[in-house]
Amino acid sequence: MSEILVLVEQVEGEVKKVTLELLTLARSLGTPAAVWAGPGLTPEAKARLAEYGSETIYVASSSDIVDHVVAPKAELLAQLVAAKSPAAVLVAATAEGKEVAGRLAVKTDSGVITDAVGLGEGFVADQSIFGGGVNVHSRVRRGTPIVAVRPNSTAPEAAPGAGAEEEVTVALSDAGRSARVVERVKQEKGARPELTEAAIVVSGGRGVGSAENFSVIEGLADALGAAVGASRAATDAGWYPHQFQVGQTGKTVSPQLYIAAGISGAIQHRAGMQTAKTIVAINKDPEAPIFELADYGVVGDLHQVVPQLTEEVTKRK
Ligand SMILES: Cc1cc2nc3c(=O)[nH]c(=O)nc-3n(C[C@H](O)[C@H](O)[C@H](O)COP(=O)(O)OP(=O)(O)OC[C@H]3O[C@@H](n4cnc5c(N)ncnc54)[C@H](O)[C@@H]3O)c2cc1C
Repeated sequence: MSEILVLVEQVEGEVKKVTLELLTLARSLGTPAAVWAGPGLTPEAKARLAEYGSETIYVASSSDIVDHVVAPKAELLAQLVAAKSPAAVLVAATAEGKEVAGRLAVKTDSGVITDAVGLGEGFVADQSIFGGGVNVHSRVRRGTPIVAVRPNSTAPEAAPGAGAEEEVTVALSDAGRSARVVERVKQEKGARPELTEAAIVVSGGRGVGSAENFSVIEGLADALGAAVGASRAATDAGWYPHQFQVGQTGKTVSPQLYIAAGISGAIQHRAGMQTAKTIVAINKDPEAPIFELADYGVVGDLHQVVPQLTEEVTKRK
């Protein structure tokens, strides 16, 4: 079966969950080959990539790769596409992943699909567009299919591969060196998972009522090991930081479970969450549009419903 290249997302040598998802997806369509572009491949990362089916791990760790942003990854992948003729290239639909995908498409004269939420036979990708109002199935018809897949689109499943390491030397162009990393500052990380990657997201909206009341949302999120999100009404009111806004002008999330508490379900909010696998809405208005989208709904005051839910979840753990 043809090789499918998967660009690895990693933080300080730790492989991110989205990469394991992409490897699982690649395995269903061909032979997964991981592409590691960063400081030396750690034994733990190598083991993890092999555990999830990487037959080959292409490793590019030169300072050219490590010290320059985005462009070298696209050049590395373009070089591998020319040398290995893979059946497809998969990247995570993160801000960086999508930029790499776009640059790679230009370099290889190929088609690119971004924000896919599924990928099937013949590399037909599923996308949810126009604020989630339309589902599209699309296929690249030119060059090597390049697909940026959203985190949480597939459940990662281990199935060991050979994990054979192969060093790759990249002949980086001058343009590829034009933006250099001058400093790396470690982001303060809370105990909660990153919003766009979390398997469960609990979001609060205007119905939460105040910044202090967001502790109710955080309590449920912590009981479930979830990330916290917020509607724009809540972030604009200053109740929760803007970086946690979900929606058209915020983050796009595609978790296994999305719990919307005190959120009406405006189209701009839906745009950021409606590809979630299961949606639960808690709203005191039975006519709230969010119920049209929800798999499960509770009509009630979130200040009563959410603490009870948190208590029940905690009890059962
Ligand atoms: C260009 C543009 C971009 C936008 N981008 C975004 C975006 O990225 N993300 C986003 O979210 N919005 C975005 N919006 C705003 C969007 O249109 C809505 O105004 C916003 O999503 C409303 O947030 P909300 O549901 O929290 O508030 P509301 O619409 O006011 O809904 C509050 C809900 O809470 C319920 N409620 C009230 N009290 C309780 C209670 N005690 N218990 C249970 N339920 C209760 C109410 O019944 C109501 O349904 C954008 C708008 C525009 C024009």
